Amino acid sequence: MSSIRNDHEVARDLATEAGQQLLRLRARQGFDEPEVLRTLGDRTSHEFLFSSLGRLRPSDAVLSEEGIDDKARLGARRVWIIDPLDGTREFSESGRTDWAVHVALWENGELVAGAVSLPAQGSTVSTVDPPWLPDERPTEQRLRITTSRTRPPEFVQRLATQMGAEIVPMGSAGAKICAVLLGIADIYVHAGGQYEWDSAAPVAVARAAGLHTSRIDGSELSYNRTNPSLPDILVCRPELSNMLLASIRGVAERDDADPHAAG
Ligand SMILES: Nc1ncnc2c1ncn2[C@@H]1O[C@H](COP(=O)(O)O)[C@@H](OP(=O)(O)O)[C@H]1O
Ligand SMILES: [Mg+2]
Repeated sequence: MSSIRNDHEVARDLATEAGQQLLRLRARQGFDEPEVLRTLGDRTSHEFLFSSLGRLRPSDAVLSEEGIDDKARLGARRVWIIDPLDGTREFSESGRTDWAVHVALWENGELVAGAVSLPAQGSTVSTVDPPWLPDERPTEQRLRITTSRTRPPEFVQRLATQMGAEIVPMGSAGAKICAVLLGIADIYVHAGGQYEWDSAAPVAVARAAGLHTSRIDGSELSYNRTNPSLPDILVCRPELSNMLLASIRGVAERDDADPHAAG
């Protein structure tokens, strides 16, 4: 294999290789001690990605969920934003395939490359060749909203009821955004807490594929900020974005007017 790889290929290859290491770790370790498996998974993948980026892209900064946040990144031109194991909880549960490895590159204010590997599903999506969005979705089909299986935003059930939509609970932000990319769901919505590494890589691929990506108030998702908190997100097929942003505003306003409306 050629050692000269562009940034898209580096993201794809590192996310894929880290995923292979995580699959081997899972097979070796088993599921009897989930907490040990989670800790080993986070650490193994972080160390592989951090050392590989140091070797392949020595001048670049790295922001990792599992690393020390070196604020030198704020003055850097290029920052790799990585989540070595997204969906850590699901990784430690036998039979689950909704966990991922995220590798993104931010350069001069923009996400410019990204890859999400879904090792237990045998696939990697990346900006090397972003997936083609499935054709216009059949209008008779119910909308499918994917959201956290363990921490869904409190308004999602009301949003789904209002739109006659089905909820598809799933672990990992990366796995959920891939579900939208691959036509398994139409919408991913989250609120209540998240960080830049949870969304940078899948958002890079989603944007390259033509999906809508924003905060739930419609404002831009921006990365490499002083505080890496990025607590809410909406990813959906582009033709749904205006309707969804209005609907989310509607259910949120009802919350403000009636604090007992939640749940
Ligand atoms: N309320 C919250 N506060 C902080 N992080 C949250 C969160 N809800 C979800 N996340 C993070 O977002 C990722 C996807 O969550 P979920 O599977 O619930 O959809 C997880 O990343 P990690 O698995 O990398 O920790 C999780 O930690
Ligand atoms: Mg994560």
